[in-house]
Amino acid sequence: MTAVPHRPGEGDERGWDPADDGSYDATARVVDPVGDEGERQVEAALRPKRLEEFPGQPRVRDQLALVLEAARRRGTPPDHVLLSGPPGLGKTTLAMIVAAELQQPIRVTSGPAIQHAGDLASILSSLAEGEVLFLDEIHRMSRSAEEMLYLAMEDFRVDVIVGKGPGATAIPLELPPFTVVGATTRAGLLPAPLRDRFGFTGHLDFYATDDLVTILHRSARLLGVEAAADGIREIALRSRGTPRIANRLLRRVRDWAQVHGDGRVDLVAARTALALFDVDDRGLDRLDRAVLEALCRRFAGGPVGLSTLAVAVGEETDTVETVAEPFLVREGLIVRTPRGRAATAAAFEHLRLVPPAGVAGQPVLPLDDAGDAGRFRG
Ligand SMILES: Nc1ncnc2c1ncn2[C@@H]1O[C@H](COP(=O)(O)OP(=O)(O)OP(=O)(O)O)[C@@H](O)[C@H]1O
Repeated sequence: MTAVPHRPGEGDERGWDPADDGSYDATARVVDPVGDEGERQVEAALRPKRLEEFPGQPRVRDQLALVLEAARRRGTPPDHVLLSGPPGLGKTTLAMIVAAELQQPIRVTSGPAIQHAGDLASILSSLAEGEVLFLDEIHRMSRSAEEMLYLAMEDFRVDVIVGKGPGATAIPLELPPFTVVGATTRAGLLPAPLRDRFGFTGHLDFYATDDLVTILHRSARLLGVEAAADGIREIALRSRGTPRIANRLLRRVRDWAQVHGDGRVDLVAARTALALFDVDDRGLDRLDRAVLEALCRRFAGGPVGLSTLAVAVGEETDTVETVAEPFLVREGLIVRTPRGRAATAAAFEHLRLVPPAGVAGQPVLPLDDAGDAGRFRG
């Protein structure tokens, strides 16, 4: 049996490139944790506005509540806040909440938008006292902007350079106290001096199913969709621990229920709609399953080198490594070994196959940070 799942021309909603070249369009996956432009508005409508309505992440939430309340009582801006964690877990939402709790306006920008120190200087010099500056993807700021930011965060001052060459002079400009909320998916890429300027760091983890259930019930209410508990739980189980994916799957199930059902999100609607979108009962999509199928069927569980595996599923090595592998490793379905990727007994079980002898004993290596990807590349 071939593990290559190409079915070109099936339309982008299924995660496949309609351009008919048979390649997998990772950005069009219904289980993509990274949001796209078109989702912004609906996402904004679904964001919790206050800390008390923010389900999940109990540690970060309680710690943040304390930091903000103490600042409120002192009447000073809180320490700068760094939020790290994978995409779609609520970093932007929490940044908005910080501003709302402090009853302060929020200025939103991102690392890639600040390529020159001058870009940052103009933002910083226009901040009002107490204002929150949200810097998304802060690890992608230019080095010169980073250096300006250290000083601004620590001393509330920027040095404006006037003139050029040997005659250039730095004129210090005092800033009113403000709060930076930085967000990053790659905390490890932040230079230590920048990381050290954040008095509070919160790391967001994948959500438990019960928290996703709470989030989904709230989203269904806001979308005006009637939802049964079994339908909501089914969606939560397939959402890969990520609220953004949960909300997206809910919208697809709602679509199905409106077109083919009675408009109600229940178990039948959830199962049928998510089967249509190729999201299985554990949240794996077609690419994920193709990788597992290849590993288990063609290579008897492996280990097999990443590039060989990629050829077997007809994908770029990078797509397999960055799109499919992190979730499969996190789920304990595949492991990285020094000799390549190997399927675990759980992978065989998921595909309803009998594992060959010895598979259950595969060493389970810890999930590497994305920055470590490729260490065991075959
Ligand atoms: N705890 C939560 N409760 C309810 N909804 C949530 C929660 N966390 C995230 N969401 C929802 O998930 C979507 C994505 O959240 P958000 O934009 O805050 O994620 P993010 O971590 O900033 O993602 P990225 O790293 O891609 O910017 C939003 O619609 C938001 O409403």
